[in-house]
Amino acid sequence: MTSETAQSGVAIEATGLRKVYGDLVAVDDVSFSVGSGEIFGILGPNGAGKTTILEMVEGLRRPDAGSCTLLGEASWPRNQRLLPRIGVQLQASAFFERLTAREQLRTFASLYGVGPAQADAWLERVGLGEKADTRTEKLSGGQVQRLAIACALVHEPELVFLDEPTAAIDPQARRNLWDLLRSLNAEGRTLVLTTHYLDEAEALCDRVAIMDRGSILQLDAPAALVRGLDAPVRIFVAPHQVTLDEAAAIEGVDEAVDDESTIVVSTRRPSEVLAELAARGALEGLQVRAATLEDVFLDLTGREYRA
Ligand SMILES: Nc1ncnc2c1ncn2[C@@H]1O[C@H](COP(=O)(O)OP(=O)(O)OP(=O)(O)O)[C@@H](O)[C@H]1O
Repeated sequence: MTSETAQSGVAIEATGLRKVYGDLVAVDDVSFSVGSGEIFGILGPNGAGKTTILEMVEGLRRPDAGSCTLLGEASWPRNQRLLPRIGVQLQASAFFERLTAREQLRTFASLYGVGPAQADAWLERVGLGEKADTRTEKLSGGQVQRLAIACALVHEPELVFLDEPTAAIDPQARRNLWDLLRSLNAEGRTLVLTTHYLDEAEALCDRVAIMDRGSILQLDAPAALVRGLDAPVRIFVAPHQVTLDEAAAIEGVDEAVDDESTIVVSTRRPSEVLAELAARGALEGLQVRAATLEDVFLDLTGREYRA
């Protein structure tokens, strides 16, 4: 990390970003800042404007209004001084054709003046050592994403942008990638990622901007967003464990409803209610569901979240 970044503590400062395509306002007056060392998520459904924001912030797309600084420097017009300090995950389509994973990464490394030994070390780091001689078109979705991440990291940037790094890969590969991203962050790198997965934002991001239709609706730590809802915990009691009237009468229950004989109890005092249900021997098959970012999105937009 440079002393300048460490001192300022601010990796990104985006102010009033706007992008219009014809009649469509793809990004509308978006402002946010990202602290050094954060994992910052931009979350929203398809078409919300996530990629457009990321490209303006990276200095790849010219904003119609607003501005952005990265590591204290303006990102537009394209700023050569920033290039060694930032990493941008490439889409698979940006790979060179017919190269093996090792050749691919060494080629990207050479563009930054990075030697083959460091490239090969990154291939190992992202878990692709055994695939070094495999051509990129033969890699699985998760392996392609790992290679794309290695290409973004091979020159050791302090600020890394990832556009939907876990899109279209299986759940186990996603979790492995989360571990990789966490380890990159643990070294002090700032990560900015877009995602349309609510659980990914919740599990990975220190703070998340929830977007819809070109605007940021809320921005905070995932747990703070959920807390801000003040939503009740819902307890699903299996059929025949208690009656609806019994459940409704338990101290601390806000509401009890019968949903096809499962009694759904809403409460803001879950430990007391659970203790009472335990005392009545009603725990078998019981499920507890706290609010999630999905509920936050529903609350903000009035619509169910559809990635
Ligand atoms: N070059 C372009 N010309 C016209 N419209 C565009 C262009 N790029 C993006 N758009 C539109 O702008 C809106 C925002 O697109 P953007 O790709 O930023 O969304 P996103 O949140 O990244 O979506 P996704 O998750 O599908 O990638 C969409 O309605 C999209 O169709």
